Amino acid sequence: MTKLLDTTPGPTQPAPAPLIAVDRAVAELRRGAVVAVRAAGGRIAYVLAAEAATAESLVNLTTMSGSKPFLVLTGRRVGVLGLAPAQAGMIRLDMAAGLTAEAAAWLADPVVRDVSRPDTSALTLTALADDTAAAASVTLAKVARLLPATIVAIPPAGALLLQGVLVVDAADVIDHNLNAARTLRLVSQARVPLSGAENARIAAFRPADGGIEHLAIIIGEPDGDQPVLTRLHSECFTGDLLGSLRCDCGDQLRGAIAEIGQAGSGILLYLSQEGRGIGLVNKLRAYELQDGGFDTLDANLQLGFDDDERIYQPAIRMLALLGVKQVRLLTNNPRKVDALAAHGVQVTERVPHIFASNDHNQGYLRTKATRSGHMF
Ligand SMILES: Nc1nc2c(ncn2[C@@H]2O[C@H](COP(=O)(O)OP(=O)(O)OP(=O)(O)O)[C@@H](O)[C@H]2O)c(=O)[nH]1
Ligand SMILES: [Zn+2]
Repeated sequence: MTKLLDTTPGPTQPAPAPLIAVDRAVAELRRGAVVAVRAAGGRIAYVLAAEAATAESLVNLTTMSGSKPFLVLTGRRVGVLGLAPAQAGMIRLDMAAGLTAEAAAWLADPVVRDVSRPDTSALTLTALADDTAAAASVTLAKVARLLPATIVAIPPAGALLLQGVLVVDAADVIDHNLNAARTLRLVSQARVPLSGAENARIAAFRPADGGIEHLAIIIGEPDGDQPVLTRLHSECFTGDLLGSLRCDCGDQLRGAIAEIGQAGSGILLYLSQEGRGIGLVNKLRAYELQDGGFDTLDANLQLGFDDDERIYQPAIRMLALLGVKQVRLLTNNPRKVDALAAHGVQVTERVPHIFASNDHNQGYLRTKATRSGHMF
């Protein structure tokens, strides 16, 4: 029998510069400041998060760049606005009369109420190559858990970079989530007896970018030579903590702990990927859209996101650090099975993880079954 996680926390490794740069840019963007995104050729784009822009910050952006700001939205958002067919990638929207903060808010945010519809006939749309600074700026907004929409201004060629503006490389933004997952390391673990699984430990894995830890709940003494009963659980503040009836997460979390406890051993990975990776604030926006009639997948698309923005590298990395090579996976989601298999973790069995529905989550569960391929 190979005992899992038979290691002590290692020394802190210095964070690689690209991770630090993106983390700092995220903080700037979230508080409404301008950051500079640099494309491979060296061209800079000055960027504001659309949801944090004000009339004042737009004027500031125009002055800094000496050029006219434009909006960048995802191809999905442009599709739901009916401005062009839905498509992958990012779209630049130029407004003939000049972009205003109100127009940006209306175009970027389907939940915004207090601004009137701008004249969309005056918009020019251009698809952006993925490696451009403008396209990468939307990925940066996603990393910041903001709406996937930015306001961008590109200074004339040869203009000097303004002092005091934080610069981040587009390639580092695009690779950020994968890079951060690669740096996860065990930082602490402790025994935490849980109701239904008294013999439990919680281990925390921290990425080097300063981001939030992912957790592993290790129950009993799983044998690394055998398939380990495993659950990948994405964080759901509303369901896990508050007992929200809109989803099945709370039941699934406590149900998995009880089932693993009864089986004697196994692991629950508690992944900080709230709202299928869009973050809590955007999930609340998605809920508001669902109250207006959209289902859980279309609400994501209305906001400009993909239906599921999660990546599985954090889970893969944690399983590797824990010493798990084979799993019996507690899930109804075929994407989880495929993702683990694609990254070399053998799923010897899928164990269904179904709980009774209630009046509030029936539609949500039906959509998962009919549109996401969940096996209920
Ligand atoms: N964007 C969005 N996220 C939601 C919604 N309802 C629940 N979530 C999130 O969806 C995630 C659910 O994740 P999981 O428990 O891993 O569930 P799953 O992907 O359906 O797969 P299994 O439960 O394993 O079958 C959590 O991060 C929730 O916060 C919603 O309406 N919109
Ligand atoms: Zn939930």
